[in-house]
Amino acid sequence: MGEAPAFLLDNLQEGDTSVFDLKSKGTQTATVIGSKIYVIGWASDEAATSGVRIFDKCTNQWVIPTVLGTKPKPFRGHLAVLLSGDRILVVKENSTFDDCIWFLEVNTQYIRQQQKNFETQVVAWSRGVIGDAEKPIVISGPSGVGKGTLINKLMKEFPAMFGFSVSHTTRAPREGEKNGVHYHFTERGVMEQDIKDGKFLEFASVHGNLYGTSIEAVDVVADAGKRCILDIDVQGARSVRDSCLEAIFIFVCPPSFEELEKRLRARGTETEEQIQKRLRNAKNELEKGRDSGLFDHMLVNDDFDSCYESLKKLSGLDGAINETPNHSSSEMGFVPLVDLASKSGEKILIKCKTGVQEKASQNMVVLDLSSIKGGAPARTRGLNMYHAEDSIPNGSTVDEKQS
Ligand SMILES: Nc1nc2c(ncn2[C@@H]2O[C@H](COP(=O)(O)OP(=O)(O)O)[C@@H](O)[C@H]2O)c(=O)[nH]1
Ligand SMILES: Nc1ncnc2c1ncn2[C@@H]1O[C@H](COP(=O)(O)OP(=O)(O)O)[C@@H](O)[C@H]1O
Repeated sequence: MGEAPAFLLDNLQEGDTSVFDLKSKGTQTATVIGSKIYVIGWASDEAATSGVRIFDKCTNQWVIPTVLGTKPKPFRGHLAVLLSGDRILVVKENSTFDDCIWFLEVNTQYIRQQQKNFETQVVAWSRGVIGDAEKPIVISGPSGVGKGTLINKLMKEFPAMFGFSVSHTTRAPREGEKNGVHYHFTERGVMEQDIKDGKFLEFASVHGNLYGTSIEAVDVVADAGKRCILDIDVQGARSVRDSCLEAIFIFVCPPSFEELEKRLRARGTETEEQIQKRLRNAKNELEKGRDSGLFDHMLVNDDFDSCYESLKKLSGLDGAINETPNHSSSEMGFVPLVDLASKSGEKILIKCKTGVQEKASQNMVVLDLSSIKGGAPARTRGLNMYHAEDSIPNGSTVDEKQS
């Protein structure tokens, strides 16, 4: 790859973002952070590339970074705005409303952690989501305690409200288990490679098999406007606690060890050897579950119906139940052709170059980043976006309103 175009080096200062055309089609942006220039975008013949490269002004070299997170499809034109030195906001031109906001993280805590694992420079994409989804629910407990039965009942009773995070596992399917529904049944080599590539939120070796929650598994549930339920072991729960995913943690205990053994045997899905292994692990899990301080709530699954009622209460389903999905996207539904009008603190005023409305202010949109949470490798949530005229009088700017 050649040297950076001279104007990049000569003209761009720390924090600058500029737009340029490297080839006749395909606009790219260059954002300067310290001694590095982050170039985002695809030229017309570069669709197969990741769309991110970095020019290091110290070494005068281009670096192709390792790109983590769910990547956007190659896009033409966009707006890039540097946010507090650790991520670049990208607003895609001519995009659908729910796909127009992206963040390229370049120096967040997640990136710094990943930098230790990879030998190249790391960046990560995170799609911006308008609004908040309710916190996911993590359910753990020993094998045979009744987690699956409780979750199935909840999902059956409230199908529009809850969605199951379908884990990956290297264990063989049981009779009646469907690939992609109960688990993504995966070869160990494939799963290990996906873990290396940063596709998993957490993973653990449980009863001799590998289990893991992919970032995608959680995101598809939240994108459908549903609350995500994860059935994972105690090690996985610990990893989720340490991740950027804010969740509620529930541990399910059996009324006694004997009853647990009885249920495991009565289920009839494991060999004697596997039952013994699960019972040995159960002792350890019960100790960790009770004493680690990891879990927000403990449920004893003695009488099934009363345990299920308690689970519903913990999930906010006591009293009047409104069985509607909590869709997070707004009703704006426009397709912006964007231009930056101004940036003020955590509010960004975006000018839509074309619009159906007559008044100029109706083509101005405010993107409010003051409540964002989450981030790469998953989605960035809590964005707020509204027509500027909904909040400011005609003719004034975001800056004026704030002062
Ligand atoms: N860490 C982690 N544990 C998982 C995941 N999926 C399932 N598990 C746990 O793996 C254990 C074994 O699951 P499974 O083989 O389905 O057996 P069962 O729990 O007896 O029905 C259970 O404790 C699950 O909670 C995952 O994605 N990550
Ligand atoms: N409260 C309960 N009382 C008696 N049996 C139960 C109860 N809860 C679940 N079971 C039964 O115990 C077995 C194990 O439950 P399951 O949901 O598969 O456990 P897990 O997913 O935690 O491994 C199943 O056969 C289920 O029908």
